Amino acid sequence: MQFEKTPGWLDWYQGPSKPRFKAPAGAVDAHCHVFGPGAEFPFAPERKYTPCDASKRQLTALRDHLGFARNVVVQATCHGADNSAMIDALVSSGGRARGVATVKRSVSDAELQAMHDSGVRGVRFNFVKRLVDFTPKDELVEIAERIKQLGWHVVIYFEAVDLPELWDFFTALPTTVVVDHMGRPDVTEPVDGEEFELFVRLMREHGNVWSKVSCPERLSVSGPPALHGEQRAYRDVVPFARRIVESFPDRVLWGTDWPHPNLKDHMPDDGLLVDFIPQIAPTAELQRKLLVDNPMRLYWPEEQS
Ligand SMILES: O=C(O)/C=C(\CC(=O)C(=O)O)C(=O)O
Repeated sequence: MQFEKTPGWLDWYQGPSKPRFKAPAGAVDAHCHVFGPGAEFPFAPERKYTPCDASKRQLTALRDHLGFARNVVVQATCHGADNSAMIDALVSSGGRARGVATVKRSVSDAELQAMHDSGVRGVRFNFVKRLVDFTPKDELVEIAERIKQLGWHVVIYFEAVDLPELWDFFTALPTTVVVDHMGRPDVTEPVDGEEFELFVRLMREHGNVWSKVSCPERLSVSGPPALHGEQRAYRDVVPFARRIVESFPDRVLWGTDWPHPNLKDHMPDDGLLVDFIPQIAPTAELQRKLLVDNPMRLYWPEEQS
């Protein structure tokens, strides 16, 4: 099938630089996606955007180029609840990729078990209105209870302004809960302002809540962008991510978010995104927890001694 990209779509950055920051051995890119290829894995009819292709082979090449060892592939909304492209990436990875799926209430136990056998370890609940139609909460609760039996976790994606309304639902989830991109704070607000304090409180009061300190390129207002060799990119995001890393060093994850769906302004050089890491995790110990210990505990617990 032939697909036409959403008008204004930015393709992922070709020829990323080699990062100056050397990731610790065994580092995990814990948030990335595959798109299609559309001819092999068609995009879902209910999608809100049509991306360029971004294949498992291209993802693996990026992983190696950046000096990472493993990936966590998160189901992108352009594939709806058809997880085939993501699962294909896991199955071909030789055990070096795990996944986060999108499922509906109609998923059977046998299908969940097959996903588990392929390397899926979580489901994603998306509350970003421009990306998905509303799924009733009772359906999500039912899914959470079922995937809990498999030892999976729930990944949640939402905008900071919606946290007060979603608080009761999130704090009642029975599994580990991983928040995408720090709950998308408005970084023009103070880092100790009311909005971000609520997010910090969510993590402080709920030991099962983790956060990805990813996507500065999505959150930044002032930049400068990770382009043209910039070593201090997205400075306005640094205090937010660094606060979370330093306050909750054992519950943070990092990911490239390649191939960066729906960016409107610029497409970052992924090598320079890796160079962003020491700004938010300034010590070797914090870097090891963020990039190795934490993702390994969540996604490859059987390899923990
Ligand atoms: O890649 C991300 O994490 C963020 C996305 C896209 C997304 O979540 C999806 O399509 O599933 C966004 O803000 O548009």
